[in-house]
Amino acid sequence: MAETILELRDASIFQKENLVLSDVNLRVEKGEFVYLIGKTGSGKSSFMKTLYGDIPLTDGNGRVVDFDLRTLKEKDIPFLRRKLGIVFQDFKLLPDRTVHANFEFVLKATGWKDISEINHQIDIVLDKVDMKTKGFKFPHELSGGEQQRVAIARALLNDPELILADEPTGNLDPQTSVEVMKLLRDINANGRTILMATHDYALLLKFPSKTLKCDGGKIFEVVQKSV
Ligand SMILES: Nc1ncnc2c1ncn2[C@@H]1O[C@H](COP(=O)(O)OP(=O)(O)OP(=O)(O)O)[C@@H](O)[C@H]1O
Repeated sequence: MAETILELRDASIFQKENLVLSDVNLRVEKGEFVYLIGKTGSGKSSFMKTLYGDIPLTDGNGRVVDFDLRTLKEKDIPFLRRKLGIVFQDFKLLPDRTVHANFEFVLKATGWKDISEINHQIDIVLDKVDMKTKGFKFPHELSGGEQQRVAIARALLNDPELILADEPTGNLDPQTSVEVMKLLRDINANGRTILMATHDYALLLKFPSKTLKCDGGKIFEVVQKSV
């Protein structure tokens, strides 16, 4: 039987006291690649933030990997985030240090101690995104597409069960977007589950997959023809 990675039951998603999405019922199985689409302001980011513990789930039930979102405590959030890889539109690399130092920072913050193991893990993830020779560079010395590949490699550092990508191609040109998308599809083909919020309908058509839509305060699955 398929293993459920993410499940929400009768959940409501809030921004402060404002209800953004209600009656959220969905399940994502291990190995799926799922798009999350919807107009600006429809609640995609709020939904993602609820999944990684940035917005508390106060109404309904939710599980992400092994964590119950409803009973999640502040102290559990770092442990939840270790099981997730999060990729943002604006990369969020620390600008004052090299790619290698960015990764070292993440690994040390998540409990890694042995420096040779740290270096080995950094080599492995940079190799996966074809950036092994660029670890010494500062983020501003890389192109947007390279920065996003690095940010995806960073998301892989702790071998996550689920990758949450919030508009990962939002700042990239169409050709670079396709390259980043191919990389995410490869990572998915290797067994990682991916949930990707996007506005980019061209990518959806080029790489069809299960699609959820936020609209009118609800989330529902759409068949690609009606996207
Ligand atoms: N920090 C905040 N405080 C209060 N309301 C917020 C906050 N962030 C977003 N909202 C509101 O919550 C609703 C959903 O916003 P959200 O950012 O989740 O949408 P989105 O679909 O991700 O949009 P976009 O595609 O523009 O990123 C909007 O009405 C927005 O104004």
